[in-house]
Amino acid sequence: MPSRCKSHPVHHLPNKPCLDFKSLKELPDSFKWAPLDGPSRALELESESESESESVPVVDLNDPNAQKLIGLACKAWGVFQVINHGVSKSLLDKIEACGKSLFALPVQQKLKAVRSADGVTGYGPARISSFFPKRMWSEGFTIVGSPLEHARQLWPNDYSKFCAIIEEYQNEMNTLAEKLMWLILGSLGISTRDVKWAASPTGANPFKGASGVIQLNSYPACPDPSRAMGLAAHTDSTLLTILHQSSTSGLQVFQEWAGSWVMVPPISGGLVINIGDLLHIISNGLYSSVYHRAVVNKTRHRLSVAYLYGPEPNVRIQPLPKLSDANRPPLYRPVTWSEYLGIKGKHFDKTLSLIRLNNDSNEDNDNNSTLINGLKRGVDRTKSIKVDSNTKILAAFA
Ligand SMILES: O=C(O)CCC(=O)C(=O)O
Ligand SMILES: [Fe+2]
Repeated sequence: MPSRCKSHPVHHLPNKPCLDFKSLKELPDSFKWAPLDGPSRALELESESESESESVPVVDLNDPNAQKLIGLACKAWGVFQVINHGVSKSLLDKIEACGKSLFALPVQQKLKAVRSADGVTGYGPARISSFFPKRMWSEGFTIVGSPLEHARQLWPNDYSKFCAIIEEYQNEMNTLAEKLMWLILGSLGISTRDVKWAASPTGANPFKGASGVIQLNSYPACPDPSRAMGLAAHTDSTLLTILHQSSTSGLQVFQEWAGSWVMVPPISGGLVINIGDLLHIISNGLYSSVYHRAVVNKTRHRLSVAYLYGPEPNVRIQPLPKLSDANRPPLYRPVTWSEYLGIKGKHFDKTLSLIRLNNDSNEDNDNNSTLINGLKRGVDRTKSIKVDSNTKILAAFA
């Protein structure tokens, strides 16, 4: 076991050494989950389709009805894909190539940029993995702000190209995230006037102080995908998440009304948009954050790049007054992003219910979906989630 690995017990629990996935010809017991429910593995043939289930909506941002279509998708799914979003295919290809070259480095090299025990950035297992008894078949790299320090550790002589691409990606994603935020809020009848903390006086930079974290995820080909988990079910602790997935499928979302997992097929040049917990709060539960997970594939490596977008860390997030009234009182108390992440780090799936205001009439109004509310209402999704007995519903920390 490499010595750096031993010194980071939080991310590499006892008897869980850092590893080279390629060297494993069989799935070790520590990676064996209960057989997955739903489409349990990425499709071996990309041409196959899950013809029986409905599919996640795809919205063309050039469509004059885009705002309305986004509203319908948010209400029904909490997730949609976008095309014609303004981010070039060549930039998506470049970030994917960056991710591939990073994860293809020898383990010893990647460990030079390992995430520290109390840190956020760098290389390591899925950020939620320390809360599960079983290990996930994935590795990740988290970037907050400049990646310079870690990039130097990974490629001492050749880090500037990586940094330039990351910077370009951050800028483009931020612009798209702002645009999506106003489209999503617009679909609820909310304008810049209604979100004072986000709108700057000039209107030039809506979502003042908002920023994003880049999460690169790598899912190596796996000897037994039916028993492995790439990334366990969770909701994101964000306003929204923009996900680029490579051409190999693996992302699944939980479809509440059907009580089943649905694969989100990669669209060349398309991006997946997830509603996160903070948008769930400010929409007063009208748009639910979506449970999602990643499954793995027997023959193909999969890569995804998540842009986890959140507000200025100390701004008060609360149900927008326009979306609350006597019939629909505010469902959640005010919370900052920092505070929310702190609670989620301790209480995981219970976070939304912990900040929920105690008001009986709220129960029927909430279009959500925490595991707890689902259990109370007997919503099928929880039954389906529970089938996978090793799965806890956890947050991805942004
Ligand atoms: O790889 C994926 O498809 C999902 C990634 C994800 O959910 C995350 O990074 O939060
Ligand atoms: Fe996620």
